[in-house]
Amino acid sequence: MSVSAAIRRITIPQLRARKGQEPIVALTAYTTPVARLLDPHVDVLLVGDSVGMVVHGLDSTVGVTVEMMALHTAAVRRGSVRAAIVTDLPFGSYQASPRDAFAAAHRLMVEGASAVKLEGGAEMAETVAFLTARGIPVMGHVGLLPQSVNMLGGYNARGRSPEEAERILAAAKAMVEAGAFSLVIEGTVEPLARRITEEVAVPTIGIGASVDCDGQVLVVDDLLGLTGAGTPRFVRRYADLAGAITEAASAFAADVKARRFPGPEHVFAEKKPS
Ligand SMILES: Nc1nc(=O)c2c([nH]1)NC[C@@H]1CN(c3ccc(C(=O)N[C@@H](CCC(=O)O)C(=O)O)cc3)CN21
Ligand SMILES: CC(C)C(=O)C(=O)O
Ligand SMILES: [Mg+2]
Repeated sequence: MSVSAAIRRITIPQLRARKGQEPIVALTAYTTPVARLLDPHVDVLLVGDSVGMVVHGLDSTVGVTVEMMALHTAAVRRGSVRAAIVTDLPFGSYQASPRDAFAAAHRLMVEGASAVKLEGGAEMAETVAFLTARGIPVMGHVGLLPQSVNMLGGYNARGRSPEEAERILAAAKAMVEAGAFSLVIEGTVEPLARRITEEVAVPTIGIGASVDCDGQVLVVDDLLGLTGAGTPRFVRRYADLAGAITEAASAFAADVKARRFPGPEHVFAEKKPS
């Protein structure tokens, strides 16, 4: 028996075994302090390429680089002891070849990722098989694929036509067949997400998908009320940090202008009393 009761990080096989069990709780995280706060409450910290939009002010995730994902993965790793860390492979790092995908994924694993996530369907199956055969666990991402926004023209829900629903189901099955340990289902009509969840042997994690998925994920800034207009409809807001920040900044500004800050307790006397 081990001497210490050290907290062990959740493993990929443990996540895989959650199919049909207690729902998997996942949130995105991009920084050490937020990862530290979320870690006790979640099974997965997802270092999402949404970081480009949420933190760096990009219009889409298309401009996110491996370098950015590496820095945020390292930051999240430093703030967490328990959750599995899954990092998005960014656009351009995996589509051209399995070898590109391996190099990018390896870099992210070196920085502390437990697994990588990639968007796509049957066309990515070869890459998923290449990575998983070589020691890199892969989470698939099907449905609404934000990295393909330039092909799709927007972020509207997918799987409305029977043809598109069949294509997305086939994408999910191809990823799992190729070795994906879990699937994110994003922005699909609800019955499709339920059907995928029923028909694949690995846990599905929904975002704008279905309550019947094997877990749920949200972008943490959305849940905290930090993203304003344009926040997706599938978000439930659990806090109003935008309001809290606005109040704090305006109170600080008023105190500075009125010379109420700093107070006597915030400044250094010339000599300490003896
Ligand atoms: N803050 C944030 N939250 C996310 O969930 C998220 C990102 N950013 N960035 C990366 C992707 C992009 N995603 C998005 C972005 C926008 C919508 C959205 O606005 N959907 C509209 C419908 C849009 C339409 O019909 O064209 C909605 O009402 O939900 C959905 C998913 C999900 N991901
Ligand atoms: C929303 C999740 C699934 C994601 O891919 C991201 O945050 O980039
Ligand atoms: Mg993503």
